[in-house]
Amino acid sequence: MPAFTSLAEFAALLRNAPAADAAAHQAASDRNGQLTKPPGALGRLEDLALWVASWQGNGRPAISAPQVLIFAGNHGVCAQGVSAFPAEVTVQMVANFQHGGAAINQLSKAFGATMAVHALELDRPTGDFTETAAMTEAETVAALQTGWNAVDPKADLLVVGEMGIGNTTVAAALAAALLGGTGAEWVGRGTGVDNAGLARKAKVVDAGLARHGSRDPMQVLANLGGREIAAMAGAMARARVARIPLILDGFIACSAGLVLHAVTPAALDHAVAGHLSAEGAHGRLLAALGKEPLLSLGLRLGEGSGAALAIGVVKAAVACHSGMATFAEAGVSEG
Ligand SMILES: O=C(O)c1ccc[n+]([C@@H]2O[C@H](COP(=O)([O-])O)[C@@H](O)[C@H]2O)c1
Ligand SMILES: Cc1cc2nc[nH]c2cc1C
Repeated sequence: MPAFTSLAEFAALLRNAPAADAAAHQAASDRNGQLTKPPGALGRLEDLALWVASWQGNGRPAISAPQVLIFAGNHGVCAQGVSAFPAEVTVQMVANFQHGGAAINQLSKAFGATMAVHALELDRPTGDFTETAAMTEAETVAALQTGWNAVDPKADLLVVGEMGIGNTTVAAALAAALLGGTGAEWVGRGTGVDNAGLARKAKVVDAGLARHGSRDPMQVLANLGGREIAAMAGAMARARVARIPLILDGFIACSAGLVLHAVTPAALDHAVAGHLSAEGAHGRLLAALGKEPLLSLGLRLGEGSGAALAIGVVKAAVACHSGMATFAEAGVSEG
């Protein structure tokens, strides 16, 4: 039996997702206060450890099974000349992920995460949203299910990333539809379009907004689409329901998160922002989600790379929290 068979059922699952474990948060907070350091001296690492504790339901949490999931999709809107790269790069990069040759393969390995790539009907791009709906409801549900089913329920930290030539235009359209503003306010250079390409992207987004009037979040996802974006939303939602902490990646991953956030703001309570992408509007998108990025390294790669780097930060926070001695254990005088 699938967990959901319609967009409405998916949204209901999200609205009914369990809260974090308040007792585990309290236990972790109590322990944090006893560790051999001045209060607050580990800064955001302390918040991160308490956040992991509350979602894992464990006052002394561990990260031993981080999972990285990459979803790939192709976009009808590429016909409008919105990317610096041809659409066939999507399937070529999927092969590269499968052979271990992409940045995310190395980053996953560096931080001890399992990594898998799921390609979503790459030979059947979505509809061009300037002319038609990107996806039907059934196609959107199928993509959401791919993401939902890809999550390992035993994972103790999740990173969700993507590959999809043209998808910065799709992400910009989702952001504009759900947060307001014109195409020009949300588009960026993506893989590196020139000024003419940037202007084309803005026009394409405006045309999509004009064609598709619905502002219902799940309908916006279907209309403006992206199978890999829907799959990311499905995986993020599964993590929320299973109380697995999530690290958000760049502009496109956050646009998937935005759809969930627009259904109910608590949908991203289990998430931290891994990094600030160089894609221009990512900062504004993160602000709308109420998330402060952990890293800012000028990345604009996608494929979960910025979030995978942040696994290291989260692991470090948990290692300090769960492994440090207390003042009593170490015989260190308290202030
Ligand atoms: O994650 C980001 O913020 C990000 C910013 C710029 C580009 N990307 C990646 O580049 C591709 C989309 O760029 P484009 O120019 O084809 O729209 C897609 O495969 C993304 O993973 C990703
Ligand atoms: C080569 C290449 C690799 C990528 N990884 C994520 N998006 C990408 C876009 C391109 C063009």
